[in-house]
This record gives sequence, C-alpha cells and structure tokens, in this order.
Amino acid sequence: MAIRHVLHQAEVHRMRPNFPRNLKLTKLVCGSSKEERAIGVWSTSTSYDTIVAIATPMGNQQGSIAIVRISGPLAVAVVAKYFNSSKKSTSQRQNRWKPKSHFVELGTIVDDAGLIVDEVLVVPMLAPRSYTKEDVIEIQCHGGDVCVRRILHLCLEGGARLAQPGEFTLRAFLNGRMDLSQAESVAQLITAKSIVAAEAALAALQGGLSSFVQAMRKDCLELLAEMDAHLDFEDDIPPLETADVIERINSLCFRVQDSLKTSNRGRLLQSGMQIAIVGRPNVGKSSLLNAWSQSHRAIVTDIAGTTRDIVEAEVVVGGIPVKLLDTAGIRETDNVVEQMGVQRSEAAALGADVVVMVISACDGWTTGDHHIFHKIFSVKNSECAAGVSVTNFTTPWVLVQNKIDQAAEALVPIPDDVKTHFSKFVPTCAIKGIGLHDLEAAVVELVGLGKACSDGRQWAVNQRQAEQLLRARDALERLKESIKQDLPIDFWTIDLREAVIALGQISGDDVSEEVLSNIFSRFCIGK
Ligand SMILES: Nc1nc2c(c(=O)[nH]1)N(C=O)[C@@H](CNc1ccc(C(=O)N[C@@H](CCC(=O)O)C(=O)O)cc1)CN2
Ligand SMILES: Nc1nc2c(ncn2[C@@H]2O[C@H](COP(=O)(O)OP(=O)(O)OP(=O)(O)O)[C@@H](O)[C@H]2O)c(=O)[nH]1
Ligand SMILES: [Mg+2]
Repeated sequence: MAIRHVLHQAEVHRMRPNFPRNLKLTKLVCGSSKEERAIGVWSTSTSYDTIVAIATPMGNQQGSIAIVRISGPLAVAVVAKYFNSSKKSTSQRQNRWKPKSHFVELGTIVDDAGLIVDEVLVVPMLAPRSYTKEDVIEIQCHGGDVCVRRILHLCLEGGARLAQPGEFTLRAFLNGRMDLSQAESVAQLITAKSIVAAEAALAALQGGLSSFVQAMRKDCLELLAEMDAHLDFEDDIPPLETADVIERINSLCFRVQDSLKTSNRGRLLQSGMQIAIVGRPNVGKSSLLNAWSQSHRAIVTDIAGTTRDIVEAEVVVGGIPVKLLDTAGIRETDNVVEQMGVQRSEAAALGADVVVMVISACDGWTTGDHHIFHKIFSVKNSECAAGVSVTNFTTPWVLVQNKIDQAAEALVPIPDDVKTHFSKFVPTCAIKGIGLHDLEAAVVELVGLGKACSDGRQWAVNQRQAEQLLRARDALERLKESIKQDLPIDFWTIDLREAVIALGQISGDDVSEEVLSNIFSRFCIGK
C-alpha cells in the first residue's frame, strides 16, 4: 500500500531548496502503485521514493564495466539486501551492511535464492555528499546486458522504482545542487558532438551562464523592490531618480543583448552548420568544395552545367562540424535535368546557415550573378522577416571571387546596392587552394564562433533560453518607454516583473511544471 505524506510548502522548500516557488505543491506522494507511477516525471520525482537506472550505455556497444545507480532514502537498504561485502568481519558481526561514504567496497551481488549474480564494486555517496544530494549508491558490475539487467531487476524488487529520463539531474536541480541552466547543460554535454560544443556545455555547467543570469535577475529584483517601496511609502522616501533608473535598465538591456549574441553559436554547436555554395555554372563551385574538403568529391570539368545534384562534403570550421553543399550552377535552361538541379540549388541555399556565392573574378559581376543573388536573397529575407529565427539572426552571405589567377584585379567592382548585402568578400583561386584560410576565417567570424575566445566567455544560450532573454529584453524596452512617457510607477513594475519572470525561467526560479517536464524528458535514462 502506498504511503502518502502531506507536506506544507515550507517543509517542501526545506527539503527541496530549488523547488520553484511559483509551483503550489500540496501533496507529495511516496509509493509505487500503478496509479501513482502514472502521475509522471514531475509528481513522482518530487516524492521521496528511491530511483534506479543503468547509467552506462546499453545494447549495441559492449562495455567491460557497467554502472547501476540508485538514489533516494532506500538506496542503502535496497543494496544491503543483495550486496555481500568482502569485508566479512564487519558485515557478519553486525549482520547489516554499513556503507562508508565515498569508500569503494568490493563484494558480490547475491539474489534471493542465494545465487551470486556478479562480482561488483559498490560506491556509496551518502546524503548530502552526492550528485542528487540524496543517498546514492553506484554498483559497478561487469558489462554486457545480462549482469547489469539482473542487478537492475533486483533493485526494482528490493523497493526502488525505475528512474524517468533525467530524473537524477532533476533531483540534483530540485535539491539545490545546480540551477536549471546548469541542469540543461548536462544534457548538452552528453550530446556534444565536438570539443568546442563540449567546452561550451561545461562552461555553463560550471556556472558561467547561471551567474550571468542570476546577477541580472538580482539587479531587476532590487530595482523592483525600490519601485514597490515607492508605491507603498511614497511620502516617506525621496522620489526615484529617473535618470538613475534608466541607466540601470540600459545596463540590463546591454547584458541581455550580450548574452543573446551567443545564441546563434549555441544553435550551431548543437546541430552543426550547413554552408551552401551557389553561383553561375563554371565559376568554380565544385573546385572550391574539393579544395576546401581536400577531396575529389565533386566532378570538375570546363563544361558549364557539370554539377546537377547537390554534392556534400564534411569539414570542420572553428571546431564545429560543417556540411558543405556544392550545388548545380544556377541559370535559365531548357534541360529538364538541369532545371531540377537548379531548384535543388535554390532550396539548399534557403536552408543553409551561411551562403557562399561564387563569382568568377575574370568575368566580374554579370547579369547572371545579379539574377541569382536577387532570386535567392529575396526569398531568404522574407523568411527571416516572417520570424523563423528567434534571435532575428540573418543568414550571412559571403562573396567569393574565384579564379583570381586569371583576373586583372583581385577584387572586381560590385554594384553598391548588392555590395551591402554581403558581409565578406574573399578572393580565391580554387585550383591552387588560395584564399581558403580567409574563407574559413570569414565564416568563423560571421557566425560568432570566434567570440568565445576573444572575451573568454565559452557558454552559449540554447533556443529556450534565448526566447526568455528576448522576452526579458522586450519587457525592459517597454519599461524604458513607460518611464519616458511618465506613466505611473505601477506600470513600470508590470514590465520589470515580466523581465524577472523571464530570467527566472532560465535559472529555474520561476518555472512551470510543464517546462521542467519538457526539459528533463529529453535527457537519457540514468542521467
Ligand atoms: N561514477 C560516476 N561518474 C560520474 C558522475 C556520477 O554521478 N557517477 N557524474 C554525474 O554527473 C559526473 C561527475 N559529477 C559529479 C558531481 C558531483 C558529485 C558529488 O557527489 N558531489 C558531492 C560530493 C563531493 C565530495 O564530497 O567530494 C557534493 O558536491 O556535495 C558527483 C559527481 C561524471 N562522472
Ligand atoms: N584558372 C582557374 N580555373 C578554375 C579555378 N577554379 C575552377 N577553375 C576551372 O573552372 C572550370 C569549372 O570549374 P567547376 O568547379 O566545375 O565549376 P562549377 O561552378 O562547379 O560549375 P558547374 O558545376 O557547371 O556549375 C574547371 O575547368 C576548373 O578547373 C580557378 O581558381 N582558376
Ligand atoms: Mg560544379
């Protein structure tokens, strides 16, 4: 039968310091009935039951060692049922296993029938000195699915329940080990596909992003307190200095904007980057892809219209994986196959994170170039205007002027109205590999990959965090407007409160159950 505890809010916060204060919690459930398990990640993990999961990969890869991790008040009791320590003297004398925190113990796992299941190492980490701040026991057993699954089943029979995805880290968050942005970075670290991405996640895990956001939230709260004091005791305190308030809001806006700048980098670290190489036939797009990827992926001939389909090559730019897309030369054509190729080229350019447009330096800027540019640029821009990207990040365009070996001058004149839309101009000679270094440097700079090094900040915000930062920024902008229009202080506090809530959605101080479930359900089991 399930045991139910009814706890007061104060008691909840004593036991779970990071429990979001905006969530009303009237009842904590402790038990394992079907009905209670069906309540979901949130409700079950706010209870005090004991969870267990396999923390190491399962299935396809065969590891030599695997770890079963248990966390919760019954962790010691569950393991004690099955663990037979090789330190016989103590365990036999007291007839009960007494784990010593942070000391590894060798022994065997023995099932109810007395059969040895595996020889294991057990690592007890007793509350609060553990990842979840609860009693945690790790059982390190032999790899392969059999041992680890048998031990998992024993733990389940012994009184633990299977952990939901991300539930260990959810507990680490609720119990005050880390804030929400740090918890999110744990998932980012596990799924990182490059060293740079891992470094960014680690910087956030170490609290870089948390302290930045928490400092902003604290400043907002202080300002809010001053405004509230004015509303309550207007006559007793000197009036608010508008200039001072505006200055403080400006500083906040600047910091919000500063952190938003990392969001494009965050997106690219998470998912990699696609660069489309577009241009007229025969300007040297395929030669450029081959030179950049140091391969012969694409066929190169002096016949215009050689490339008909998208040709992909993988390179690493600024530490992140990049997919280069060589496309069919874009031109008006009656050939059906070539027409389809041209459509694919345009689609590739529309989906790319960076567009590299290649022209031939010996031909200069031709009407064909003009046509291609306007066609793709107008469609891509209308997408941005429609709000496809959260941070209004517009895709950078790079103009590569190829075949400089045959041109009279390195940089051909480009019409002014076109020139402004290109962020970088790079002269190259694809067949000799000249200018590729500059091209990479241009891309790194344009997508903000280099910034981490220059100001020492490595973390980058994810899409969810960027959305909240935008919300905070808009609220602060509205606040400035209200002050300028001399609206009553009540109006100011509405916007400022909104900024506080938005920042609290990043730190986890103000966060809905739905958002938490959403974040943690994307973790892997055992984390
Ligand atoms: N075996 C194992 N390896 C692991 C983890 C784990 O949980 N188990 N980690 C899980 O993510 C990561 C390491 N992170 C961890 C962070 C904090 C604590 C911890 O127990 N902290 C306590 C105790 C510190 C002490 O007393 O030395 C604390 O800070 O209070 C453990 C692991 C990666 N490697
Ligand atoms: N001199 C010189 N020739 C080049 C250079 N880059 C490419 N070429 C030549 O230009 C011709 C066309 O090169 P490709 O790379 O096939 O051109 P493309 O833009 O892919 O052409 P399509 O696939 O038809 O759209 C080939 O003969 C290349 O050897 C360069 O930098 N200098
Ligand atoms: Mg080609």
